[in-house]
Amino acid sequence: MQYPTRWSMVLHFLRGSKRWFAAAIFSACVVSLLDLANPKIIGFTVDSVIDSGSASVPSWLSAFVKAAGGIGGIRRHLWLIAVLVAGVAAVRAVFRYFFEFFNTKGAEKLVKTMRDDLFGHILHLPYAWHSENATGDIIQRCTSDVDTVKTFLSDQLSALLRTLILMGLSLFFMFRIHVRLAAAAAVFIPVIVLYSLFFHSRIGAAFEKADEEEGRLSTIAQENLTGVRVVRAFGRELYECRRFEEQNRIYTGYWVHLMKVLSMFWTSGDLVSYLQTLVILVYGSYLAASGRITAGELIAFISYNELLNWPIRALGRTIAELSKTGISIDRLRYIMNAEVEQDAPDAVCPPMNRDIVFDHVSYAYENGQGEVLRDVSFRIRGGSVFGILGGTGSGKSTLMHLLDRLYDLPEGDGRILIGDTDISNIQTAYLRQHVGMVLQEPYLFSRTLSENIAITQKRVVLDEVRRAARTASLDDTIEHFTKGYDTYVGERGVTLSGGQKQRTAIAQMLIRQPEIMIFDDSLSAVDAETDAKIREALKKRTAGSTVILISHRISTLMHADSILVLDKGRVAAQGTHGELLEMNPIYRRIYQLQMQGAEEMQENSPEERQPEGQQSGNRQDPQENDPEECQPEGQQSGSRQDPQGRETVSGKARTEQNGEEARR
Ligand SMILES: Nc1ncnc2c1ncn2[C@@H]1O[C@H](COP(=O)(O)OP(=O)(O)OP(=O)(O)O)[C@@H](O)[C@H]1O
Repeated sequence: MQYPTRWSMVLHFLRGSKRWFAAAIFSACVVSLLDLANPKIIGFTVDSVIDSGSASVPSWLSAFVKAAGGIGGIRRHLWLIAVLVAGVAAVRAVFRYFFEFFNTKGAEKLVKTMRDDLFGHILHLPYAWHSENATGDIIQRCTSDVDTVKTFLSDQLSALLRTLILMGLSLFFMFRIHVRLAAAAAVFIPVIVLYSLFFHSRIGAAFEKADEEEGRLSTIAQENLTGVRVVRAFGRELYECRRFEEQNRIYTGYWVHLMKVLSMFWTSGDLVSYLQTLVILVYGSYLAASGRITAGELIAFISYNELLNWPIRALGRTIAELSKTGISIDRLRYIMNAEVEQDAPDAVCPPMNRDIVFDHVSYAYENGQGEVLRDVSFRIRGGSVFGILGGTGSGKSTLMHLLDRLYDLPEGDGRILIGDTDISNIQTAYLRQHVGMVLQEPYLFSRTLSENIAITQKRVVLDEVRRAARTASLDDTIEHFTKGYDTYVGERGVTLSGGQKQRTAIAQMLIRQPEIMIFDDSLSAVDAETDAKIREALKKRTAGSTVILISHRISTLMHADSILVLDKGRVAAQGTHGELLEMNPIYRRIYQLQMQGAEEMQENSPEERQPEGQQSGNRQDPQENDPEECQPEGQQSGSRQDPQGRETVSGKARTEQNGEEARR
């Protein structure tokens, strides 16, 4: 839904709170009418005491005066007037209470609707939108700007109506008392409105800058709080403090500027208002002294002028607040007008255990430095284990983000198919439900371990959680925690190590057993032994699923059915480990470097100094350590089913066979 104007969005937000605000406005009107009654009562009383002949009884008071025995009765029993004034004040207090009650109800309902709408909308915005917008700024819009809009609608809107009523009726009574005196008072109204309008745009511009800078300040605070580990680890406290102080200085500067503009606005308002009171006092006293109005009328007139004065000032305030609110509404409209992810009307839910095809895919991030993927084409067999190897920044994760539709492939830049279906025609929720991704830096919520593992489930079933944790080699670790699966992991999983977080994320994915599982360098933080153990356990749990492994380690990928080598966004080669060793110099070189590195590490380890035959991790070739290596194909435990349900050789076995060929 799009909001072409500010009002269209405000009306949408007001949907649940309109009746509360209507009741509040009604109460405010009653209060205003009662405010206008007292000057009349006091004016009449003064005149009847000083000179009963000049006292004119207001029509709505005539019944009361008659019951009190006429003007003479009022003069003898002045306490009756006191009772009347107290009565009016009591009714006013009741309606004032109603006003506060209804207004607060409306305001709280409004703010709840706004926050719910914003949060729901933000969660449905594309991932690309989130990468382009700073989290701190979004939070600032959802808190500070929401508050500005709420304050305006709850305080200023009812005040505006009250103002108009008070102004209209005050002027009406004032003109009835003395036309010229009333005209002298009214002449100041356009002056105040004009200078308010003059300040309107200036206040708006100053507030916009201050608000933007507040957003930047929030972003710095939010980044530093979430990245506190990095800040500490790199001793960046002082640098970050300076950065915050600098931004705080800029923000304070803009805020001080805004306050200056507002002070000028208020001071000039005060000046005009005092000037008007002075004119009324001088001219009114002259009229009273010359007998053209009575003393009671002068008192009533001055009281009405007070009532008029306040709303005029309030009108100026409302105009000033309007400028700020307009900016805040625009900032919220920026969020609410951003397009949420939407499926094509004919989007489908096809079987997902089919071949995945990248067909001439090219991609450049909107805010990036040119093409990240260039004409990439390859096929991942459904139900197979597929490895992707490539240097940092070669586009491996981008491929997976495109497959999960975190970023959409623009038209004409190739296609990604699952089976025969272009993923742009697959329902997004369905696609993501069936594509599980474990990231290198997984995000955990500040909940318990079991809740994190079962995050995609409606309720936590501990047996399933334990099974997934066992496969991810996490159960032993968890058993050592005092609270076991009920251990609270802190914000972003801060109480866990990198490897523990990665394994929690693996368990998180295993529990829902998606048909396509992506491990994006997700074992980088665990040691080689645990890596091998997890991969072994995963083989059983991932059978039937298409598994995509992304890694810099060839030892992680070498058992895959097929490996893609990506180089600077282009496909450099594809094949099994054996084929690549034989045919691809880049792959061979990486393999040799990694093997050499592993051997050097072993030489430097204390174990290495033992006699050869006693070495526990004696490595000649990674494949030679595997007991499955020499088994005939049909007996290999890692056998899996292809999408059509046929038993196939496990990726690992096939790769090892190819590795064997390569060695030959
Ligand atoms: N959201 C983004 N906006 C702009 N550019 C991006 C974004 N994400 C990644 N890039 C750029 O795209 C390129 C490929 O990034 P990608 O994360 O796909 O590489 P990778 O092969 O997975 O790297 P690594 O192995 O280091 O994780 C990099 O140059 C990176 O700077």
